[in-house]
Amino acid sequence: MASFGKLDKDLHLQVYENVEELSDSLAEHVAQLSASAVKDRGAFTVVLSGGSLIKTLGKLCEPPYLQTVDWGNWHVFWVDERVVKKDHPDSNYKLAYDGFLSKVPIPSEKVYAINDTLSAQGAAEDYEFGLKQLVKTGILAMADTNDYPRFDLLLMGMGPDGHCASLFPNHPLVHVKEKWVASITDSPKPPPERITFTLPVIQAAANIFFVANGEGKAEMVAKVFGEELPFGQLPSQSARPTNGKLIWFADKGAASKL
Ligand SMILES: O=C(O)[C@H](O)[C@@H](O)[C@H](O)[C@H](O)COP(=O)(O)O
Repeated sequence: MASFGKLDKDLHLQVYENVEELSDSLAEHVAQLSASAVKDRGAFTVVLSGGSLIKTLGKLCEPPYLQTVDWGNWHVFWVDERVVKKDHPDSNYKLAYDGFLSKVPIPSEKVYAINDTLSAQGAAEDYEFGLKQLVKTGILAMADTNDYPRFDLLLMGMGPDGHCASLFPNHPLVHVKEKWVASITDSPKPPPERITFTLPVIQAAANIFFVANGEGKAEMVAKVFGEELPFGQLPSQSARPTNGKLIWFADKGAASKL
């Protein structure tokens, strides 16, 4: 697994006065990546998380982005999903639909939710199969140097324990390399059954934007930018592109222990 050394704050961290300013900047960065991906490849493959991230995407649903972003070429995925029905309150799809996707004109066939009739393992295998079909049709790119897909953008949140996606500190899932999408049935954060991208898929991304808001995240943000820990011990630190760009968007509270 690639070792990167200590994360450089000057290169990878942007601190904002408040969530409002953070959301403005996030929207602008996402819109710019969308424009360049659509120009280069005719598609923008963007991956969402659950949690508080969705709220911070709100500015994209407003002018000017509502009109200027080429929503018709977006392809939307989930870095992790809870294995529940799509209309269940725990569903990351539902969270994203209610807070973001229902407000922008992305064609519904380009929104790739999990199959909510399957078991965790079945849903993970099915999602990976679906990704492989999108590679065949040229919508999803592959990394140049390995056999993992290369998404244009991963939008990630971090839990107060340092987890990201459904990759929890020191859980055996952090070492899975042979799959793109894995299942977990003992998630420490409820609900227990989930599917998640594996770390090598996350590391193959062209861009990762992490969003951290509030003092509750401060200790972990400081750890992420502190000493380099063994791979998988702090998934939010290990989750960085091997050949891509990483930006942490933090408000003052989340950056207060740096
Ligand atoms: O399904 C999930 O649980 C999420 O995808 C999860 O990985 C989330 O991104 C983090 O837990 C951060 O969530 P908060 O930003 O709400 O703390």
